[in-house]
Amino acid sequence: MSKRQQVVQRESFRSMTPSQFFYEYREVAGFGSPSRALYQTVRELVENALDATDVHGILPEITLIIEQVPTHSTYYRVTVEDNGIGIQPQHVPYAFGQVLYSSKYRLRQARGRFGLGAKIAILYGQIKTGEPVEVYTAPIGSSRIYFFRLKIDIERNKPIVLARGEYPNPSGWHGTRVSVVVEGDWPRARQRIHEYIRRTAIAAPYANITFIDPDGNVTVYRRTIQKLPRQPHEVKPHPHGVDIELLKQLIRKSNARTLLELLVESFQGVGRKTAEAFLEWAGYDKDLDPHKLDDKKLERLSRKLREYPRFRPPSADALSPLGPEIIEAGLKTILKPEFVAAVTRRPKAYEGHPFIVEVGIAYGGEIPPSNEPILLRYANKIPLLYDEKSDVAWKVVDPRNFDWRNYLVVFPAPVAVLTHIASTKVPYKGVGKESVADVPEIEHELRNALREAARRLREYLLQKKREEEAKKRVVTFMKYTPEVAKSLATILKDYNVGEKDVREMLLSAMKRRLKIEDEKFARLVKGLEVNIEE
Ligand SMILES: Nc1ncnc2c1ncn2[C@@H]1O[C@H](COP(=O)(O)OP(=O)(O)OP(=O)(O)O)[C@@H](O)[C@H]1O
Repeated sequence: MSKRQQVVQRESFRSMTPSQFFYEYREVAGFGSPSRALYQTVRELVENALDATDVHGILPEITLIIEQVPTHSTYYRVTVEDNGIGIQPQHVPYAFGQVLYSSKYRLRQARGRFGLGAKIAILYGQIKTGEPVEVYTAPIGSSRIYFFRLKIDIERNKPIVLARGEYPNPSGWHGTRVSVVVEGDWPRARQRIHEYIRRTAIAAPYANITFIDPDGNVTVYRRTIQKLPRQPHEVKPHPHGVDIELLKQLIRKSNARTLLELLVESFQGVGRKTAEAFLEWAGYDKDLDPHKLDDKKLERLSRKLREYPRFRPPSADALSPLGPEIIEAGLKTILKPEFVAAVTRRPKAYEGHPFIVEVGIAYGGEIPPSNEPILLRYANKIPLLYDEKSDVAWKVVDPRNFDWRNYLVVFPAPVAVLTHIASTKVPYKGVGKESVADVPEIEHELRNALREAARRLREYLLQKKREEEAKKRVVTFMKYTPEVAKSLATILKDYNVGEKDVREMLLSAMKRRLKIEDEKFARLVKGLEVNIEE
């Protein structure tokens, strides 16, 4: 053996903090290019602003300003202000300066989930432009407004507070104003960002949203409905969603001395009776001390919990669907269609996670005809713009999979479909939250919701067709009426019947025959040049 071969090959190892990881792989969070990064920054800040308002029962007032930094043509300051619940000052440095720090790691529907978004925008801004984030915030009822200027210590994943301040708050303002400077490409991101805000407004017609862009355009989406989606409430985990780690955490947190107590205390929808029935079914002693279970036993317990078929379905209390009224209002206001219908399905679950699917259809009016449906995808009220074709919602509405002709829609057609998946765990394909995986339960619900909404569209189109036919008949009738009336009046002149009388007789005969009441008749002849009174 040569001396060379004898040398032991040593790999060198090191660990990474979450901020180092996202510094190196920022594209997985949607920060791959300047145009995408600008779009993603807007998204993360606007979604936080909405989470701080509607989730807490506040009608949102959101202002987004994107300005070009005068000294650098590719640097943009993105500022988002909301009238939300604000942030307690002691949490601000971590909320904006420590990757994986969040108030949303709980079983309650929110747009945010990972504890990443704002931080990746700040981190991206800091490494590209060197600028820190600036935050002004006032929690509800606070007599002070708090100010922070900070950066992220990427190696240690810790905030570096550069400045902080406090100001009196005489007007009682509450909310947050966040401002970051990022490298961006406005000309390339322009269309997407405007579209993102427009779609946000569709799903939030209860919000006032003002957007001032770098070209100086001011776009205002005014609130058209005062109703907020129902507020989500935090719930305990469902037994079908457990694994060994979750069981360990629940046991660690609990003072329960028996398995029976643990189940009743830690899981949703499990009372004493259900817990006893489960323990008997799974062959456990109900007095077993859960703290004594080793990994092997926990593996069996978690499996049995997932398999037991008689637990109540997961609670939908944690969910906040939009509801048909809000969906219809949003579609009507922004798309200005001639017809809308929206469906909110009953709650269902996959792997112990509750979800609700909603579908809205808008047709005609100002919607331009296209060869396939215009798809507006939402997950937990977030508009999803990228990766449409790999999303489960596209799979469902795709004319190759859904027979639109059954519903009287023949492409090219002016039809838009809104899909919304509300869940405590949306199965996103990545942390950039752009597309949803095809979980069979979700796909099934989407298809049923689409069918239900499309049936309503079919009824409308049928009715419209009938009216068009009736209108054609009325037009033909009206065309010949004057001439016929004139001839008949000549024949009937000895009976003192004038032309106008004959016209009225003919008209009421036609209405009877075609079964058209006065109101409908007025609608049919509206805009026609014929006038029966002439
Ligand atoms: N405008 C705001 N108003 C109130 N709290 C906010 C606001 N912006 C951020 N926060 C707080 O900061 C935390 C971190 O925000 P961040 O965007 O980093 O992650 P997230 O929203 O929790 O999750 P995700 O990465 O999925 O967006 C939030 O959980 C929230 O508590």
